[in-house]
Amino acid sequence: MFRQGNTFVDHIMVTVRGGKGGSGAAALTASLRGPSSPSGGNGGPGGSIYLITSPSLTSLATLKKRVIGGQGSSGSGSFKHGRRGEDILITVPVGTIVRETHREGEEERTIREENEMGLDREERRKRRWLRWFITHPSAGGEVSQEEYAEAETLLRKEGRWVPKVPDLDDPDHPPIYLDLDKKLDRPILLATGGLGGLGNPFFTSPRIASRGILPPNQTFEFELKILSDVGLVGFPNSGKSTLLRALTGRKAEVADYEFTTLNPQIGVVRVWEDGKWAGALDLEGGEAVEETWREREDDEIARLLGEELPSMRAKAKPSNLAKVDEASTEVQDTDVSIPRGGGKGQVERIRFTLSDNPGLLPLASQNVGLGHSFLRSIERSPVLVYVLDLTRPDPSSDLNVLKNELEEYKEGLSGRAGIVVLNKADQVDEDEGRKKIDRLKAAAAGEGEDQGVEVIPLSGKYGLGVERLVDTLAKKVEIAREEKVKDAQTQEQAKQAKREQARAERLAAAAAEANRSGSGFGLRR
Ligand SMILES: Nc1nc2c(ncn2[C@@H]2O[C@H](COP(=O)(O)OP(=O)(O)OP(=O)(O)O)[C@@H](O)[C@H]2O)c(=O)[nH]1
Ligand SMILES: [Mg+2]
Repeated sequence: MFRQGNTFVDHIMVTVRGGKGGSGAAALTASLRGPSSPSGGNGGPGGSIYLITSPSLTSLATLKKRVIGGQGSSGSGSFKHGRRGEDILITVPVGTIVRETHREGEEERTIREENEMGLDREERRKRRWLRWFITHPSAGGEVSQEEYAEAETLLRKEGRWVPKVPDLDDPDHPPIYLDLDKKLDRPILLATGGLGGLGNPFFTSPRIASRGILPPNQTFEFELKILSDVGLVGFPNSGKSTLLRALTGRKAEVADYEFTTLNPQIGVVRVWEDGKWAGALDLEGGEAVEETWREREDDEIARLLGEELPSMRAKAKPSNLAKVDEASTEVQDTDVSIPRGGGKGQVERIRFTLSDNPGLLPLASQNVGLGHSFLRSIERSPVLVYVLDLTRPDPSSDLNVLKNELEEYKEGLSGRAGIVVLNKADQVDEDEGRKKIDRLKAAAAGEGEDQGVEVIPLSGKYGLGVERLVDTLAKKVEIAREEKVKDAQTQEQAKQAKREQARAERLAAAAAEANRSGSGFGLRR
């Protein structure tokens, strides 16, 4: 379901246009007695463009850059109206934001071009009529200026003379902005198809019918924000993917080089009442989360030899684990084993999603490395976890760099991370580990808003100390969800208050009006 590889797209510009309406017909029905009478049908309207969400999509890769609604078909004789053009449905993942960035009517574009060509008023008028009207093939001779002018007046009266397409800065027609953070129950209209043209019966002159309307071009920016409860933030190679696998069992790409993860990955963590959690990877204590490529290679060789798959076999526990566990007061005894949840009769406490992200580099906020795409995807996770590599010389300065990057990208974002994971604790010896941990704790506890930051040393690879992380995450996610509900309630209350206020004002105004007019009956609800 969650794709790996290069098919992930989280940002794309799409130009959209509703289908053009079909032309009306300028048809005549011959009559034996009198002159022939106009009988042209109207053109069909153009197709519209709709938007729908799909929960199974996780990328914008399927979107086309240009989407045009189907053209309505033309009307024809004997009052036959044209068919409606085909509607187009754009399917996007939940979590997509859609912003209108450009809007231009076809008519405006033509007018602009004509201005550039330096055509005079009269010429432009003639060209416009040719654009707008069709004439009966047997009309014989040119349609007169008067006929055209009259037809134009009629269309204007009907409101069918394409009104000026409003600018994006027109306050009455602000740019479309959609935040699709929930599944849509029904499609949303993004762009309407053009009206069909009118047949000649509508016009005074039987020789004239109007063409269908060509709707404006609209450009939309589509941006996918991955919706996950928890986002992992760290430098490349700090072990984020390893941690995702340990918590969710998801086979995220893990390897000993930087930028292994190019796309955000999401896994589900299910936590039971007794603190155990379910990850499909049933690691025994000290069993390693291995590097994917090697695992695959080994499996491939084993398969060729007809052996048991190495990835299924338990791996040896490294000898220096005991030291680390002592080095950190948080990590329990050496006999730590990854609890496997999901036993029969177990009650699920919480289920949340965790996203692994591409490694962050200094200057990511200026779009260096995988910069912005990464920051965009973490922006929406209410809980963030800094993943630091304890084997690096100074994890506390690494933490500061990470924080600065988040803050540069969006103010206040760095404060969202209430958890600092010190990974690869199995690799450092006791003294070194303790020193780094203490320094980090001091640094993390220092600033006011960072109060309550939890520092958790662990080994994602060997599943040590992970239990405490799961518990902390579960608590933070619970709190974040409660706050979200509260926020929604506050917003709803504010809206309600506003509605009541508006109603009171309306009533007061009506009462004042009634007083003025001296009638007691003017008061209406
Ligand atoms: N010893 C030890 N190695 C670890 C631990 N966690 C991860 N590693 C190793 O560190 C390397 C990088 O791990 P990844 O999980 O791919 O790191 P990442 O942060 O996802 O890296 P990018 O995707 O490149 O940003 C791999 O070789 C892992 O096996 C750990 O707790 N202990
Ligand atoms: Mg990774």
